[in-house]
Amino acid sequence: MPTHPPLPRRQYIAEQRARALAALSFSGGTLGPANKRPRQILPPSSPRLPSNPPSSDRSSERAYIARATDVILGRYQVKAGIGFGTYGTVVRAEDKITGTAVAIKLLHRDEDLAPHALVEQRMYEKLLAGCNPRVRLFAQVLGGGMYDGFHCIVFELCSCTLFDVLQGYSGLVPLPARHIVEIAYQLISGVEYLHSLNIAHTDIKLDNIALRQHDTVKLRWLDPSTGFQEQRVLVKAQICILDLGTAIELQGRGVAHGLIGARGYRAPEVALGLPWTMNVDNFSIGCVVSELYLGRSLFDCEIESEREYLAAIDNLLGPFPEDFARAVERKYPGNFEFDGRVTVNYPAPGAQAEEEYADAMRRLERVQPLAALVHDHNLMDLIRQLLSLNPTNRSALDVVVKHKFFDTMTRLTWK
Ligand SMILES: Nc1ncnc2c1ncn2[C@@H]1O[C@H](COP(=O)(O)OP(=O)(O)OP(=O)(O)O)[C@@H](O)[C@H]1O
Repeated sequence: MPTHPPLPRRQYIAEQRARALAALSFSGGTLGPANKRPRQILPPSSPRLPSNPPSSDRSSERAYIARATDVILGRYQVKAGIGFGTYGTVVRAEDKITGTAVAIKLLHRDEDLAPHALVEQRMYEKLLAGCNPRVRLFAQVLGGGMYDGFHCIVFELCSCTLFDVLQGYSGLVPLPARHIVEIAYQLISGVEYLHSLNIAHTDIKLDNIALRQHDTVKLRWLDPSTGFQEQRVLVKAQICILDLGTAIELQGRGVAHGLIGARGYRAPEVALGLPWTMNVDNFSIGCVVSELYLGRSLFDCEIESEREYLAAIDNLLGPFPEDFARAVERKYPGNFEFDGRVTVNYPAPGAQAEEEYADAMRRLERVQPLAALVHDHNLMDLIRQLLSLNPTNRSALDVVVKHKFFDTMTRLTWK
């Protein structure tokens, strides 16, 4: 028996809303200073993938394991492993001809993954052919080839990812508000450039956005209770968008089908199994920007199903607009309930064994409406435009990039 029986869904939604409203009225119901934001750095025991291949992949020799003796493509001396993903292992290497450091992605030995390497290189070529300085917002592809049965792609070496920064792995202080503005602007500009070429990135998330440089300055101050404290602050927040391997060039009316992206950044129409357009990236950008502000993930990484994810989206950003929900119901009945307020039907009525849902219900209870957490009025407006639950109401990125949230920023160039 679960220690806390699951609350009926409607009851906990009502409770949550009441708690959120109480929080808002406590702070005067208005907007606090932008720099007063809650910070919650997740512990290093996060369940995300480490930079070394898991043993299951190693034993089958499916994944490349970095060895200091390896020279890839006859010129890149392997120095260290830096990343591991669904598609490949990423290593840091030194170009023996130029002496520069590079990052090399070695795709897992799997015939199905071969097209991934080609897509990544082809998409980057399209960006280059567009002759736009915004190509600098993407990690430069320097070459590619085969090494010991692994497809390799050679990239410029970027610094740590925004995931590392938020987790505290990078040794940096959490990003100051000024850097969040700059990062959001670059991210929106970069993805808008992709969209202008009819390409959807489809996998925007913290792990796929790296800092181009990691130049820092040391800050030292006296804390009366703990003595001298020291932390490093980024000098410049210049980003590099990674992983064009799952980018898709949209044809015709620009509509596509199928499951894409990572749960936690996935737009609701994708989770509902509906056709989607390139503005799925806008939703993912909205998640990234919110996470940078909150200093933590928007969604619990333990979420088990698309339906639970939709219920979490409902708690965070809901309610879903009624016209959208009714249109979905006509096509795929059973997703929504209409009882004064539109709610995601989770768990489905008549679901067996309520205790099976106890963990999920507790996870859902912890989700607070985003509007109660974001105390910067301009930022909340920007996020609302990006995270609109009805995709047809989601603002295009060429509009979002002109949002007043960016007015404080000196325009950046990427020449
Ligand atoms: N150019 C680069 N410079 C520095 N680090 C990089 C670079 N490219 C990738 N990485 C690191 O390697 C990790 C995995 O890379 P990437 O996302 O391209 O692989 P993937 O197999 O497609 O992963 P995913 O599971 O996200 O689809 C990144 O999160 C990042 O930490």
